Amino acid sequence: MQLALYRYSLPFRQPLMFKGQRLTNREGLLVSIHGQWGEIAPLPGFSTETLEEAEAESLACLAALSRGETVSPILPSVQFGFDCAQRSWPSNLPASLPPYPLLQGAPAELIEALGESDWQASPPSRLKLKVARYPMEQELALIEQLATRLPATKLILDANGGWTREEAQRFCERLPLAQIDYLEEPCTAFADTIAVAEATGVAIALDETLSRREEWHCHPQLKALVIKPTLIGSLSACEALVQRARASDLRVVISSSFESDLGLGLLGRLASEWAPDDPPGLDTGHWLTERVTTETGEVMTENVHCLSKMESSA
Ligand SMILES: O=C(O)CCC(=O)C1=CC=C[C@@H](O)[C@@H]1C(=O)O
Ligand SMILES: [Mg+2]
Repeated sequence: MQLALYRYSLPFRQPLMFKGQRLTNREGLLVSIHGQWGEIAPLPGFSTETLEEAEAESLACLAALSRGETVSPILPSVQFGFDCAQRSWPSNLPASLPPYPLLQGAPAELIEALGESDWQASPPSRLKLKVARYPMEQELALIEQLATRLPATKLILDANGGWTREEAQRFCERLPLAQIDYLEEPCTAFADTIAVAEATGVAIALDETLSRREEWHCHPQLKALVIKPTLIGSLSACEALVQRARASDLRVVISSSFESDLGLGLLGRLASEWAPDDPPGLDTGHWLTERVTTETGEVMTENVHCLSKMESSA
């Protein structure tokens, strides 16, 4: 039985910013355990581990598996990859719902693109927009355009903790609240996020709070948990969050960390299992110009670089 680790580097369609870091390529690892795949791709700016650290731990884990040992990786991205590659996946999962579209870019360019899109003819039920990146007036003008031109579409906003409590409050006071599905992480501290929700009436979702494993509690304006398995790590930790969400009547949105098409496929399967009724946050693949798998799901070994191949005695 074979164990293998591959590395990929896929160009972004245009450079993307991740918490102040400009990336031109998405780099990550693919692990294969007895023919089953997992993806290990720490996201700069969001993951606490580097790709080099993830690679070193992955190689050590594969060596342990080849000796017939069981492994318990520590780094979240490695936990996710090894868990996926060793999981007993349900065989009859339905396809996940199509992801809601993710808008990213300068407000003026997005307003222009909106005029050219066919969304007015067939509006998406939800649409996500990054905020707290450009001047507030420009972002509010874009939201007003979206709300007016797509009245049947609910908007998901994501501030990535980029505002102070006061800034978030000023922004949220001017939102067309009836059209806002929820706002992800307006402030870094959970207490500030809840204070903004209470002062303005905006509905909230948690994302980074979950991957940083910070304390949080339920609140009437907390609507959803955005679960990013690559950042949270083990599938059992993700499942515990899904259970907590179900018990508290919160929606679950399975979201990507800009993985390759292989990782997005795995996340789609988890989304159909854990959140069958909520469109997932997996509309990130179109930012990549290349794939690691064929349309039928085979890994294209010419698009990845083999780091290690081992035989397992088990
Ligand atoms: O959640 C989604 O709809 C797509 C993924 C996404 O928005 C993100 C992925 C990774 C980092 C950020 O850029 C962003 C987020 O914070 O949610
Ligand atoms: Mg987010």
